[in-house]
Amino acid sequence: MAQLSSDQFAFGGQLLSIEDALDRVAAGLPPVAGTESVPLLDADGRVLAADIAAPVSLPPFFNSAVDGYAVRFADLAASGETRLPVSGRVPAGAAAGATAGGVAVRIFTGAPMPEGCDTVFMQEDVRLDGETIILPQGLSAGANCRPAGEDLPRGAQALSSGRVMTPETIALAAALGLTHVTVRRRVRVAVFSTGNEIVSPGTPLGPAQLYDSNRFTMQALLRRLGADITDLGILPDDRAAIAAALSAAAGGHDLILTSGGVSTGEEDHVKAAVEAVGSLTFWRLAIKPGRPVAMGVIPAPGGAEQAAFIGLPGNPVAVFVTFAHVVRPFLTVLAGAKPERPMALPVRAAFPYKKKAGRREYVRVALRRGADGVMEAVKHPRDGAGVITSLTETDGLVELPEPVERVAPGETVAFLSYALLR
Ligand SMILES: Nc1nc2c(c(=O)[nH]1)N[C@H]1C(S)=C(S)[C@@H](COP(=O)(O)OP(=O)(O)OC[C@H]3O[C@@H](n4cnc5c(N)ncnc54)[C@H](O)[C@@H]3O)O[C@H]1N2
Ligand code: MOO
Repeated sequence: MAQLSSDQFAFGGQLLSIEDALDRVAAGLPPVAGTESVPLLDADGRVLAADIAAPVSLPPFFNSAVDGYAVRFADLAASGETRLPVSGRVPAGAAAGATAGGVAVRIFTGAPMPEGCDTVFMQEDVRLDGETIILPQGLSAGANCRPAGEDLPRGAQALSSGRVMTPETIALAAALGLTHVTVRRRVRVAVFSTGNEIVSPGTPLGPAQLYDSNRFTMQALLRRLGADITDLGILPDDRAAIAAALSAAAGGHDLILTSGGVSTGEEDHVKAAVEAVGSLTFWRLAIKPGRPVAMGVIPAPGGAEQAAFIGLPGNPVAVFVTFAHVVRPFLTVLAGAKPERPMALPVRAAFPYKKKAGRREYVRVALRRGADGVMEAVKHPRDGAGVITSLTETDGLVELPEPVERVAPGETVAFLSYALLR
């Protein structure tokens, strides 16, 4: 399980910047240790546990990139057209043969280059005159063919440990002939919602109750990150019950993730519960929405294992935003991958905005093309941290750095698509 020290998060009562929080996490958090070999298709989203060197060259042999005629460049006239007799035909998958030069060989895309040939004319660019081909001038040596190993030579590093497998990296591994790759085991995450007012979808809704959306948000996001999830349901606003459940969940999990109950009210018991059974090390981040985010370490009964703890605030939009900016990078490190900041794109703000300096704010926006064709961001009309439709009706978040106090329409702002955050 995660070997976190409580000092790792130690911080006074001030707001902690997201970068400082993540630096602390990245500095002291060892990735999960176990590895397994998985079939290539099952590797999507998993983290490579070892470097992969190319066992074969890619492409494995010198071949034509087009359907056409293979020639020896030295046979081409220095100026004007060249006439060569056509001799031989090499379809893909056939043996290449060799020429002594002075001929053009009919060849097809992916077919091996005949020994002695080094250049290919596309069939659209030539004229046939009986058994003779007329080649235009101007093609450069080596045109339209692919040398062995031009993509990756045998023995070169193809993928490095820590790389998250994707359809692109799966394509590369398959092209190298691999059937399996070695990946780190999945991060085991226990998920709770908290709150006396929260009930699971599928149960009747009583007065003053609402359906649990956060446990679904968290799990849907965790699934995309390849976590092994245990859904532990909803905990009441009761310190002893929360403490007991957290302690029990610490065995067999790397991370315990909760929502709700981390704010300052006397009905917010998560913080105290963590302190009762483990250590709570920082809990206020300079981020909006989502300032109350608790982190800590919870030992399992017996003390041999421990789990990291992250308590997200209860408001559904805060859950989404803090997951993206805190849980996601944390899980990335725990899973053995390199944390990467999602790349924000510049867009034009189509809204005015005021904020307090000192916190990083994320504004929910929809994108549209302005009259001049430039992409612009339109702020959702409702910005309450509980308004879930403000997420479903927008495309992403505009990130306003800590020092910013106002945004005027027309200014360039940093846009983070939801696609990058989940
Ligand atoms: N006096 C203060 N009050 C609040 C502060 C503050 O600093 N001082 N912070 C506000 C902010 S910001 C947020 S965010 C919330 C976070 O508080 P908690 O983490 O303690 O969250 P709860 O009070 O439990 O719930 C907040 C809100 O979210 C709803 N909720 C909770 N869980 C779920 C769930 N699983 N699915 C759907 N909705 C959920 C809950 O009913 C509340 O409406 O505190 C502010 N208050
Ligand atoms: O975390 Mo609260 O949602 O900032 O509004």
